[in-house]
Amino acid sequence: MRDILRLLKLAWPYRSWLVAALGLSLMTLFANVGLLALSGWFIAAMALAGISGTPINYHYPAAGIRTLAIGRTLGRYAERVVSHQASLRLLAGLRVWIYRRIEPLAPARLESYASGDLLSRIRADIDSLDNFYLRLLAPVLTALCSSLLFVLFLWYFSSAVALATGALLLAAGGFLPLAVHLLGRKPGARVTQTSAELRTAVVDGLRGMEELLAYGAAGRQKERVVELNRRLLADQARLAGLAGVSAGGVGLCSGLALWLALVVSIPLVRAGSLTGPQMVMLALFCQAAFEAVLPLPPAFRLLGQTLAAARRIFSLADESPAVTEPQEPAPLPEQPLLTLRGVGFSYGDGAATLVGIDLDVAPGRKVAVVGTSGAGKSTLLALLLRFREYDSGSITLAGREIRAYDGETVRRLMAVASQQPFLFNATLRENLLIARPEASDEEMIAAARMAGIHDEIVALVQGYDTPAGEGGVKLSGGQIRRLAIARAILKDSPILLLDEPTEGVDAAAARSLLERVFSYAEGRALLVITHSRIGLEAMDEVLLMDGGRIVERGSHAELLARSRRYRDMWELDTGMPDGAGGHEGGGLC
Ligand SMILES: Nc1ncnc2c1ncn2[C@@H]1O[C@H](COP(=O)(O)OP(=O)(O)OP(=O)(O)O)[C@@H](O)[C@H]1O
Repeated sequence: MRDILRLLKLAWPYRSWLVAALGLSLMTLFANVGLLALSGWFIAAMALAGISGTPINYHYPAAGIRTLAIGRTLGRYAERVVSHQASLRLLAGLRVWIYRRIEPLAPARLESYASGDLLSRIRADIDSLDNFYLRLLAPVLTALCSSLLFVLFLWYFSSAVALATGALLLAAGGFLPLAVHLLGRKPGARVTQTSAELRTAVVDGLRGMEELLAYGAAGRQKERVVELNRRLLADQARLAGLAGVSAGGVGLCSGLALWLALVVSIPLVRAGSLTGPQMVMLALFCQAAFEAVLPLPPAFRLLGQTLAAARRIFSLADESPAVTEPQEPAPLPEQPLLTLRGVGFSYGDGAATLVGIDLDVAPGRKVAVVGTSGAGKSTLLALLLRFREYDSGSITLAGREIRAYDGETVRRLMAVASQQPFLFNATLRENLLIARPEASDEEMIAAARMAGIHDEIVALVQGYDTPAGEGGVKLSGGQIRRLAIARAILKDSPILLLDEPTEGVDAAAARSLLERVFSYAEGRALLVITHSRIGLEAMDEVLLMDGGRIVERGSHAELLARSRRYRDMWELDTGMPDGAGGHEGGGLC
């Protein structure tokens, strides 16, 4: 019930469209029922007049029939246009609403959703809410209003016919949909769930095709998809069976209503309290009245599925963002000075990921963070970017606690090339200009040159207009990384954050890349997370992290001289003592 109330609340801004659709739906229904009843009366009256030779004014009924026929056609058309407008506007509004809810959840809270599942919630689940508004809400209201009026109309002629029809309308429009809902609730919810799982399995299978083929697991993935498909079809077949039974049930009630109307009316005609044409009119009216409840059983059959979709949407929308934005955010500070003191963070599983982190990211200062895998380096970056909230200690920006600023303001000061940069399925130019859409071609090329990717781009047939492919599939790992660095440079922010900038780049190229980056970063704050030794000697400070703590800090030379652990790390990495390294990790510039 809570979900239904919430769905109604979401529809409130579109109430005028929904009321218009309801009005038109009622008008069409009345025209249709009226047409059948009046036609029945007219044919019977004409026949009797013909037999008895009594004159009859057929102009008015004929005009009435025409008016109702035209009214029915126009009403149906207008009702479809308006109700679909209402529903499409509502769904568009819901998409914007859910997007607004999802945006602050990225990236921290969305990690737990598979991309296929997320897509299902945003697209398919929202689409299926169409069932609620178009196929459930409007028909239920139409059925309620019209059934009441129909019974009152019948009551005028015969209370017994009115009661019998009312009872059958209640059975077809109340008990039958309820039974269908109860029987269809579980398979309906399963259809929503299984459809989402199926979409996720198909998306995963397609994206991970290379791994599946390499490990000979494609067959298993296929079996999983086939099994999900089988389960989906089985539940859909159950729901289709219910649809057939419910349509038959409404037909039965409508036939019974016609029969009962005749059974009750014939004695009334004999007694002279009803005329023959009135009896025909009542019988046809009773039968046609069931058009009002005809859409209800199929709508209630989909209710389980629709509510399951609504619950999936609400559970996503109700997620609280990892970072709460301030009510009155502080303005963009002039000095991009970040200071971390005693910062602690855990991912919520109890174990501390970062403990007592002290760090200064200041203009003109170059800091490197090195350490074992899983030491917490990328997590530190996520805290600086306001993607996650620190649990203890303080992070200040220009002397003010970073919580006083909204995330967007903080990120405006930072340009980041993350560990797993994402490229959109767009041209290389578009991917670069995401950082600064108004940048000129010269600025874009200058950034690409600095990142050492320009020559490779212009060597491509389409140059900067080359499509990157989905997720950058058409580029190598090293090219993606350098493109991400170019993008960060193009943003022209006072703080530059680079996570593993030289991974996938050969040692010589890595050295010249860092040289260019360092000269670009003159006067800016630079924080580099790296597993490579290249460029460390040029850093103002190197932090060695282990198990979420900074275990050593100082210049590269100081650390080499002082810290056995630091020395060991590079010797282990290169297999050689300092200065004798051969691969990218070894040998200082
Ligand atoms: N989203 C997450 N949820 C839970 N735990 C996480 C999450 N991301 C990272 N972790 C855990 O936090 C710890 C630190 O991870 P982080 O990615 O910051 O390490 P890192 O030093 O950057 O590692 P690497 O050098 O391999 O990139 C790891 O133990 C990791 O398993």
